[in-house]
Amino acid sequence: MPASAVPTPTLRRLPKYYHYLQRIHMEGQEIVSATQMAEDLGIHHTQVRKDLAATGSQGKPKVGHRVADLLASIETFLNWNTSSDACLVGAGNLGSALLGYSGFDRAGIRITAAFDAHPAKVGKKIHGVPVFPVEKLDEAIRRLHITIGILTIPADRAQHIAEVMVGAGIRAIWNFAPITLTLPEDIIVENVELYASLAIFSRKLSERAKQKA
Ligand SMILES: NC(=O)c1ccc[n+]([C@@H]2O[C@H](COP(=O)([O-])OP(=O)(O)OC[C@H]3O[C@@H](n4cnc5c(N)ncnc54)[C@H](O)[C@@H]3O)[C@@H](O)[C@H]2O)c1
Repeated sequence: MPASAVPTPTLRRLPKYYHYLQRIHMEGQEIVSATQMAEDLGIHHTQVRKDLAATGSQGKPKVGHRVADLLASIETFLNWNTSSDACLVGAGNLGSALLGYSGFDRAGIRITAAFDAHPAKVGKKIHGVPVFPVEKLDEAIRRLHITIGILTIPADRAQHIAEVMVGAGIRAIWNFAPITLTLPEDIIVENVELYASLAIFSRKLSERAKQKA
């Protein structure tokens, strides 16, 4: 099944399965059933079966899945077994934190260059990644054949920089700026919204407090 035909909630659950499978694999477990996964992860077993089927992984009835095979199926399905170069624009607080996180490599994204408008940032390396002047963005994307862009700049700068990225050949943007980007339909835009998660979290806290009062 192509990833586009798979419901987004399934795509969001797959990394959870992946990390769980990595853990039990490290512990030496070779076979896992959807039932065990469902119990351990607190997700309904029907849902787990559907999600795993979407990756094309075929377990054996009454036996389960080989953990190594499931890991490989999820990696292939999420395109985590290939590596693509990405550039990040906005080497500030959030951008620097992302540059310092080594886990994206495992998800097939290698941030090879960062760009910033501030002279104090340019010419430095942040967690080993060189920071170039943003004026060089277009040329660098073309020269290095970078296809993924990460936006960690203020919202009022994001549309312009996204357009520069797309004009230079970027096909997918991981957007952290709180703005809806208007870009050609064939460009993949994934918006990251920690605030949305925080809103749910805060609301739950306030409901819990009211229940206790
Ligand atoms: N999506 C989320 O969950 C989430 C969470 C935190 C922050 N954010 C957003 O991420 C963005 C960055 O936040 P921050 O706290 O890192 O801010 P910051 O001020 O620390 O960093 C912004 C960086 O962008 C650079 N910059 C500004 N304009 C630029 C341009 N035109 N070209 C290149 N670089 C430019 C600045 O010099 C600075 O280094 C903001 O839009 C913020 O709202 C999103």
